Amino acid sequence: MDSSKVEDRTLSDILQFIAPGTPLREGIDNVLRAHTGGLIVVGYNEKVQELVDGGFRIDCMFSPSSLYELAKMDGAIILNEQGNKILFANAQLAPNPGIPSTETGMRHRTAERVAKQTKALVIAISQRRTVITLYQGNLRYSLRDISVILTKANLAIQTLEKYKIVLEQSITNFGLLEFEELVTYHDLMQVMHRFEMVFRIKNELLSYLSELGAEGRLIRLQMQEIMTDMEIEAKLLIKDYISEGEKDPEEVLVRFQGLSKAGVIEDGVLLKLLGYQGYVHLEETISPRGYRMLNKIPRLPPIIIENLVHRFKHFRSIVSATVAELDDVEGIGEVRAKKIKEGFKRILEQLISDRHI
Ligand SMILES: Nc1ncnc2c1ncn2[C@@H]1O[C@H](COP(=O)(O)OP(=O)(O)OP(=O)(O)O)[C@@H](O)[C@H]1O
Repeated sequence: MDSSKVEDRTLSDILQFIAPGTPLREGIDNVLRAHTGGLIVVGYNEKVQELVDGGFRIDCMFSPSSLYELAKMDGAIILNEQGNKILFANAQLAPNPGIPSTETGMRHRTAERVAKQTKALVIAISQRRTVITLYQGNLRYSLRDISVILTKANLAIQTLEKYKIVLEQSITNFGLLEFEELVTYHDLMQVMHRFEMVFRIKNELLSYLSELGAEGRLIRLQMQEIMTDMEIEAKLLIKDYISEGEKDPEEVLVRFQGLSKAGVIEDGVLLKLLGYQGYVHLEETISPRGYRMLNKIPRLPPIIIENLVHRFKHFRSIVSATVAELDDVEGIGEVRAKKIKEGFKRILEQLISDRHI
């Protein structure tokens, strides 16, 4: 972590910094189990220096066992910014008592005040209650039991799988509409909302994963396996429907996933995201460029897909083009032109058999 940007640490950065699998977390967990309690300040900036009174200068490399041993003493342990060195132990901290604190015990009050006053990350390990509380600036976060988060993450994976099925059905029906040239903005919005649901669960999973650290390895793999295809489909959908202009579909996808962190996204916001300004009649039809369907044809190089879209502009024109017209496109000979026609036929047959009524 960049030591010059302490205040910029987000909760997710902090959670990753002390996630299971890190030496710091191993040390904290040891202190928690030993019921000695602990008060740890990460970073020895000028403001922290002003508050430290007494204690021993240690200056040794961080190790989980030394943290555990030093926590047996009263007072606070001070680490460097990176958390890989123990600088002081048995330090008394004297933050401004006028800083408001909602905590009752002295350890936690001190932790909250030091965090507010110095912006350093302060970790309080309770002696009586097995709770680890993090403070930084005005942020306060109690770590949850790993088994509770694992259960929640597993439930989220199951939900993601269910949503993926619903999304796939919706994409199949949408594909048929594309072949029939019947897609309306309303249909496009419906598919985008299904993607939104999937992204929402993904965002929830990501927040669990930053807290789970190494313990979340398998869940991360499962999530990636489920999401990879979906993200490719979403990017191609955006490429198909993004309004004319300079916008980068990749960037739109990132923004789309970011928007899914907040509440429900209105149609108007989604349309704006795709570059449509002003009033859009949702029942009006809209034609895709064809990237998504062309990508389903085996062994069709990206450059050929670009040439096709560039020449015909719309999917419907590519589908209705004759072999001779396709043959005329750069990089396409008669054999490939026939393969493209054959490819569309097969995709359509597949869509009809998978159609969800
Ligand atoms: N200003 C301080 N500087 C350094 N350490 C402190 C300070 N205040 C409290 N502590 C540490 O906290 C310990 C106990 O405090 P207290 O029991 O009041 O805290 P608490 O917030 O109720 O926490 P716990 O849940 O662990 O009991 C002290 O023995 C000391 O090690």
